[in-house]
Amino acid sequence: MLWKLSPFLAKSQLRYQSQLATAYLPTIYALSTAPGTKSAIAVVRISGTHSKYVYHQLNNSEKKLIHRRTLLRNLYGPGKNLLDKALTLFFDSPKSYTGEDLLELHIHGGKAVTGSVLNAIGSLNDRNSGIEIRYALPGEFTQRAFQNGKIDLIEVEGIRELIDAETETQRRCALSSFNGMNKNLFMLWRDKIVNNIAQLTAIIDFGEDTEIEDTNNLLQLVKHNMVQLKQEINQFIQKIEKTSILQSGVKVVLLGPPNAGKSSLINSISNDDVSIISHTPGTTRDTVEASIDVNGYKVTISDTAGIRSHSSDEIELLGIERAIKKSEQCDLCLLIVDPLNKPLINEDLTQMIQSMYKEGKEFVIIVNKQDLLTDENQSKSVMDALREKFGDKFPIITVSCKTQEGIEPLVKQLTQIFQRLSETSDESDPIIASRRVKEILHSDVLYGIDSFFVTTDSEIGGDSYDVVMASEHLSHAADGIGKITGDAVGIEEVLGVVFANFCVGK
Ligand SMILES: Nc1nc2c(ncn2[C@@H]2O[C@H](COP(=O)(O)OP(=O)(O)OP(=O)(O)O)[C@@H](O)[C@H]2O)c(=O)[nH]1
Repeated sequence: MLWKLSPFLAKSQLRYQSQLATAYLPTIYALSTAPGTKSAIAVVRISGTHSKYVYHQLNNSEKKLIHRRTLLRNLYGPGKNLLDKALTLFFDSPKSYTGEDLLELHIHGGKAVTGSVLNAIGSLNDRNSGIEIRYALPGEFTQRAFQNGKIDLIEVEGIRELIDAETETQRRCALSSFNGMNKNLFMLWRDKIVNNIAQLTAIIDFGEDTEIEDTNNLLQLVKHNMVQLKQEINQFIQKIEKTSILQSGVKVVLLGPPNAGKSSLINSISNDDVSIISHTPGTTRDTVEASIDVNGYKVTISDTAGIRSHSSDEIELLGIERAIKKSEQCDLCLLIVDPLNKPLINEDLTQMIQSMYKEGKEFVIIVNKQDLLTDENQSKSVMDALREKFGDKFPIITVSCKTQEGIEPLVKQLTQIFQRLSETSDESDPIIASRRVKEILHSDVLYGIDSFFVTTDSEIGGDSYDVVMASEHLSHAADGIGKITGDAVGIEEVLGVVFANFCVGK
């Protein structure tokens, strides 16, 4: 292929850029803000060797670009057609997000404007002259940043989580991952394994000149260290499994008779009405699922309309059965009661709650419509009736969805339960890890450590062949951590997984 570099590339730049891992890849461009929507501003990113060339062509000038200086410039298309007036921002390689020369065009966000600017950039592609420019693939800007050593895979996954974050806790999770909190821990583990491999190497190298007892002691020390490390890794996995509830959402089932105020409660405990992400009929005709944000926690709430009254109606009975199934899978049940209902809670519902309690299900009873209770005795007799049925097993909270009285304490109580379920707190940042990381921890790191145990358990006592094997197993574990961060061989196979869910322009 004939390869000619952009005429606007300075010699020193050329030298640096040619050292980049992505130096000989085409220059890429994409709309980095949401496509297909009308907005005041849209940002187009261009990254690669020909970014400056794109700028000079669109701007119809050869004026020098200055690193990190914003400039207001006219942008022209083919035929010197004025397209827009844009704020341009240039990042000199390597001090850019991708490590390459990177240009940002902050243009007006209309469909026609963005379309014409993107077309104009695309029209500059001229392979015969070695100026290869094409639209970016999903996640390609971040992939280049990774390839050029600007970020590691943990940060890449953190960026993806950050973009996808819908709630405050998800954002905090993503940021801690992005800030390298997990990475520091992984590197610490890797150092531990490598140090222990070094101890084993000493046995291999000097084993014959060493007393059998010393060799055994050394091996025992390495085993002891690995037992501790395995414990640490398992604790970490347990923690991320708990925290994964923040990503998938705490599963809450809302039980209660019709008209008790279930829908009103969903709106009252959501941060706002807009936070209802989806409100779609569930898989059964009598369950509705909504994804809401409760004080920064993602909550998937199922409204089970099935439990009405003692019924011989087949459909009603089916509804009860389904509600029970739904409740079995949930993390928390909210029972909402209308204090003016007679009976307060029907027999079917009471039985269901009793049996779920026995299975260790968490409940909160909410007595709604407090504004309708004018007499204090009324309120007391409702509480007494509930206590008589359930004792002190569950917290009972009185609210009025109409006046919002009691909603704040309820949200506080729910937050405490969510914190407990996800093992998070206000003080410490929650941690998350992707499915990929979890899999590697199991299939490479723990597997390597376990294989080390199998080898060393089979024969302790100076058989250097076994020690070599043991050391190999630990190397496998250390390589696993390299795979997680992206420093190890075999990285190509994981790139596809990591970048699969990225959007174009990121
Ligand atoms: N006075 C008063 N009315 C309320 C309160 N909460 C809800 N309501 C009213 O009670 C009625 C039923 O409320 P919803 O939130 O639709 O109850 P629901 O349990 O979802 O009803 P279904 O969908 O039929 O099961 C509506 O007219 C609400 O305005 C409250 O705290 N006080």
